[in-house]
Parts: sequence; C-alpha cells; structure tokens
Amino acid sequence: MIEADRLTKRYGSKVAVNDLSFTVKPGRVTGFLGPNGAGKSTTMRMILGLDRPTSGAVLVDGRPYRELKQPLRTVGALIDAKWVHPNRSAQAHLKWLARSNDIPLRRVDEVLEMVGLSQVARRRAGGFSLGMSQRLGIAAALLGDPKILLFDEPVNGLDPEGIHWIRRFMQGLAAEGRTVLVSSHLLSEMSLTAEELIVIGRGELIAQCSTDEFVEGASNASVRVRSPQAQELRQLLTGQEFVVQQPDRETLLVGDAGSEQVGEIAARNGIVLHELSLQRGSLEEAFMQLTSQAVEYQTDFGGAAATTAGK
Ligand SMILES: Nc1ncnc2c1ncn2[C@@H]1O[C@H](COP(=O)(O)OP(=O)(O)OP(=O)(O)O)[C@@H](O)[C@H]1O
Repeated sequence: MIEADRLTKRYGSKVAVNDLSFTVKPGRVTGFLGPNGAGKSTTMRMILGLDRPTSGAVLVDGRPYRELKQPLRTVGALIDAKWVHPNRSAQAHLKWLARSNDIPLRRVDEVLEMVGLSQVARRRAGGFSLGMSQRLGIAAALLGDPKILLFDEPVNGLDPEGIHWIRRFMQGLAAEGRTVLVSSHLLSEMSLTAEELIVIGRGELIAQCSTDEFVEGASNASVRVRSPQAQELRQLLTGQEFVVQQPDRETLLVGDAGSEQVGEIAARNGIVLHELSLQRGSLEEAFMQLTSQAVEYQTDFGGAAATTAGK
C-alpha cells in the first residue's frame, strides 16, 4: 500500500505537487495519469525518498521510504531504463545491484528468466534495444521480490509488442497481490492496463476512481441513427431539446442521449430505423478536456493530438 497525505513539493516559487492525497492498494494495477508537467515524476520521486516533500507525507507499506530497513525488498521501481553502465552485461548489472543490497545472487537468474532476458544475460546492456532495456529495468525492480512496484512511463517509445508485454506483466504482478503504480500521460493505454486511476493536473488531484467510472464519466455518449425518415425523426428530436447533427441524408447523431430514448421516440411515431447505436467519445479527447485547465504549456495543435488516440 502507498498512502500520500497532503503531499506538497515546491521548487522555489514553482509548485510541482500541491496538497495531493491518494491511496494505492494492492492486488490491482493503479494508473497514475496526468499531462506532461503534472507532477507525476516528482510524486514518484517523493514516494521513493529521492525528493523530500515541502510538506505532507507519503508512506510506503506504512513507513516513509527512508525508514524502510531493506528498501529494495519492500519497493522496486523503474524510473529510468537507461540507468545502467553500457559496458556491463545485464547479468553483471543485476549482480552488482544484488550484492549492494544483500540479495542472494541466485535471484539474478530468476528475475532474468521472469522478464525473458536469460538468452542475452551476458551481452553488453549498452547494446540493448529500448524494449530490452525496459525489461532489464523491470528485472532490477523485481530483484528484492518487493510487494510494491512503481513504473514511471514504462511504455514510452515501445513498439506494440513491447507495450503488450509490459501491460500483461504488470497485470500479472498485481494478480500476485502486489501494489503496482504506473505513470503515463496516455489515457487510452492506461484504460487497457489499469483497474484504478489517480488523475492529476498541475500537481493537484483531479480524480481517484476505477478506470470504468472515469471512462464512463469522462466521455460523452451520443447515439447514431440511420433511418429513411431521418428528416422527420430529426424534427421530433429537436422538438424535445436534443442536439442533432445530420452528416448525410439518412444519418443523425444525437448528442447526450441514450439509445433507449431515441428508439422509443422513433417507435412512438412509427419511424423505421436501419441503425441505432451508442457512440462513445474518444477517451483521449475526454481526458484532455478534463485536464485541459491543468496543462502547463498549451499548444494550438492540441486538438489534432486529441483525435489520434481513442478506444
Ligand atoms: N528539480 C526541479 N526544479 C524546478 N522545477 C521542477 C523540478 N522538477 C520538476 N519541476 C517542475 O515541476 C513540475 C512537475 O514536473 P514532473 O516532472 O513531476 O511532471 P510529470 O507529470 O512527471 O511530467 P512529464 O510527464 O513531462 O515527465 C513541472 O512544471 C516541472 O517543470
């Protein structure tokens, strides 16, 4: 379990994290979401004792990180996958970490096996692809068999296969009863990976809820209808205050409506329907809307980015 209580971090006059409280529970993947500059990395660094809070506190397994007797056995983290001496082999890197943390050396081969790097264990880590480096970073996080795991933007720059592997791996760790916190700025990716979300913007909490709840609440539903009597139906719907768009002669898009409402109005008026389907808004679009006030550096082309992702 990770518990943040009114966590605040200031750098001079800059408030990076402001009065942030949340709880991360074991047994599920929790996504830590927010636009660039929202304060995710700063929060993760405070959880790991790498940065001291200006005020407030964060507890890992009931204690501040600095008070943990064997930190690597309690919490493992992937913060920077390239944090490895390029001339060292994967195995040598992990052995060095194990030795300096009093972890039995046999654990090195175990974690290499877990992340699928056994075959390349003796190769120079400097020659690893980004995906392999991420796996090595995850192996390092797992060395102490910790109950709590933190991953900072683990899928950044990975190909779809790498993303899929990390997603499944994190879900497997949570299924073993571990606490898994993973940061990302992509809602569509997190909605596939995490059961629970903590959403922040400008260092402040926007939401903590299940992913399903967030997605339901965030994206506006509309109803798509096709009918040979589209014009007639359009008049009936606008008469009842629905906002209706008509992309072509036979198609209507009814905003903020349920398919039951539209279907029943059509049935009562004897209107033939060829299609009646609920359309969910793009998740990324909804997420950007919700956090737009919280984006540090607005760009004019934010709208274009919003249309690229979605579920
Ligand atoms: N050492 C520092 N000194 C001054 N300001 C900092 C420092 N570290 C972070 N900040 C500022 O604090 C804010 C939060 O940064 P942080 O890196 O935690 O955000 P983030 O959500 O992880 O963003 P990203 O996804 O871009 O990494 C930003 O405005 C950043 O510029």
